[in-house]
Amino acid sequence: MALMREIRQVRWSLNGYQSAHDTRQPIVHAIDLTVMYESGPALERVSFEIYKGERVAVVGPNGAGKSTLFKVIAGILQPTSGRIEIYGGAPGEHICVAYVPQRSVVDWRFPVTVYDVVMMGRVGRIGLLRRPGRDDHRIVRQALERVGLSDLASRQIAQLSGGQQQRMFLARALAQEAELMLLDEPFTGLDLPSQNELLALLERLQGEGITIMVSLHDLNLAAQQFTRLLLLNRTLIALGTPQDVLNTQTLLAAYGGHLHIVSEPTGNLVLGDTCCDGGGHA
Ligand SMILES: Nc1ncnc2c1ncn2[C@@H]1O[C@H](COP(=O)(O)OP(=O)(O)OP(=O)(O)O)[C@@H](O)[C@H]1O
Repeated sequence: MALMREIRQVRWSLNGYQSAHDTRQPIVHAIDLTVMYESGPALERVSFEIYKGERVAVVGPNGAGKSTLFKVIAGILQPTSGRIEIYGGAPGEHICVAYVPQRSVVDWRFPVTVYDVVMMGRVGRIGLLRRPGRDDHRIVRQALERVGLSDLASRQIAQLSGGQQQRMFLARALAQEAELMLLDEPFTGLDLPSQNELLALLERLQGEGITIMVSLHDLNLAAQQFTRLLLLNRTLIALGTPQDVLNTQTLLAAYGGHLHIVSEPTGNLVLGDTCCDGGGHA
């Protein structure tokens, strides 16, 4: 009897697991999401769906709510109303979601090594009070190898370049075994080779089935390197392919006068975001 009960239970949880990972079910489903800070609304009635394996750029002017959106998806911040479902459940319920903050909000003088930071990705699995086991060390070494940082494992984080800092955070997300990665402005301050290195790495991770959402300001980069764009300015302005999203109407709705739009003879739009002076909503 007990054995039958156990078999039924295992079968039930397997069914639960399969339906939670149904490819037709969105990995991220935002439903009427509103976030109010004391200063006012950062997000208002935002709804959208993102599917497994997508690489989505979240774009919009300063203060559009991009970081706020990532924090809600990661479960760090509770929405004022509406909700986020990750495979139909609460953030963290079915899969691990990794949030990589902007590099500017990290105290890089903190005396830790690259290895230590990547090991922090294991804390959710091993708990704060237990020591990492052999498997945890193996996973951390593999994560460092996948981002090409094995040689810098014992280096202090203060001694990394911008591109290396970003790859270290990706290694931490890999050590977390995250299936959804939210990267907040990872390209800011990177030179072109580092940008390209990071793009190649994101493409590889996407090829492995990891879903990636990246916030960024460079609309040309977003259009060239991402399959779908989510254009935000407190409300959702548009979501779709770069061709669908980047048109004069949507860009004016998001950026107002903070954007140079030049129409080339080819019909392409050349975009320049002049918003990075702390401007606000259109
Ligand atoms: N903790 C907070 N308390 C109060 N207001 C906040 C807080 N965090 C963000 N805001 C405000 O909410 C709005 C959205 O901020 P958010 O950082 O999400 O935008 P963003 O699109 O990521 O901006 P940026 O591109 O400049 O990083 C802004 O007006 C910001 O000032």
